[in-house]
Amino acid sequence: MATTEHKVLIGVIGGSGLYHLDNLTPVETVNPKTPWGYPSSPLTIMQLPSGGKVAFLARHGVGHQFSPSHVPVRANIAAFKSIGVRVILAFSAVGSLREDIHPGDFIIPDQIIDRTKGIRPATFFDEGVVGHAMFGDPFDSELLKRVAPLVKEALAPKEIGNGAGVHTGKCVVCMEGPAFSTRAESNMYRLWGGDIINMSVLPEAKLAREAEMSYALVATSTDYDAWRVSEHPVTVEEVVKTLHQNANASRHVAEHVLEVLYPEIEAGEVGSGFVGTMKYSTVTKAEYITAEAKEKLSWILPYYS
Ligand SMILES: CSC[C@H]1O[C@H](OP(=O)(O)O)[C@H](O)[C@@H]1O
Ligand SMILES: Nc1ncnc2[nH]cnc12
Repeated sequence: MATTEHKVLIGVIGGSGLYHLDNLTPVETVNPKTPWGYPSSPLTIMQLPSGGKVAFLARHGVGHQFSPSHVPVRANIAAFKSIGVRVILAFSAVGSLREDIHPGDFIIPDQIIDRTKGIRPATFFDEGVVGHAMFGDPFDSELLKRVAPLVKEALAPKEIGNGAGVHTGKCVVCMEGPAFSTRAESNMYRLWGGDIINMSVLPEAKLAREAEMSYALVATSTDYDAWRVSEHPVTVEEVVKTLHQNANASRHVAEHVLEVLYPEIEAGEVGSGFVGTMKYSTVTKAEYITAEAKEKLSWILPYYS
């Protein structure tokens, strides 16, 4: 198990273009070796202006060396859980599938359509213990209700938000990648009800649920994907350009949301709604659960230790 003397309640996952939170003060770095390997990057424990501690992790590695299909997501979630993290705030660059979601806008989605291809390890319950997590609402709805107004507040000053819109109640499509979608796929996702698209929210959100953690995605729109007939389809150049313009706003959003949420999480008002839920989602009879499975699961669920 990883150890730190600090009480760390929130984990922040930085996506493409957000490889550090240099507006906060780093106090320690931990790099736990979990039963699923090392996380994508060491966890940097950062101090908020009011004193609370959060842990930051770069999803694709600090040098962006892990493609979305090869991010060690189980290790990332287990590493956070092992140092006491209860709530994950994950940032992501997304394509827009809707005219009114402009590049530069922020989106806090509440639904997911899975278009990954089954090549990513997507569960902690694959060997020794069988469990079926409830996932109808893939994000923590209570957390979303708190995060959305805080994102709006953070972006309200013109010099920070630069007029960026904030959207809620949207559906994110998670595709496999790494190549972007064809125009036909992009149009199909629109017909399905997708509003934004990325390559990262799964299995992250699912594994957080299995680890009984609260998870929300703060997405930044970087492009219009491939569906707009009048425009060329998305390129990585376009994504990176918008991300650079937005990195400052994202750091501000992170700081504001974390500052306000920290005491609420500490008081148990937010972020503890999933604690204990996997007990009722596990179907394996106790006498069939192997010692090895228990040992592994003790990283994410204390009642297996
Ligand atoms: C760099 S374009 C595609 C890449 O960007 C998004 O990354 P993240 O979610 O980590 O911000 C998307 O999911 C893809 O992985
Ligand atoms: N158009 C797009 N498709 C998938 N992931 C993305 N990340 C940013 N833009 C994207």
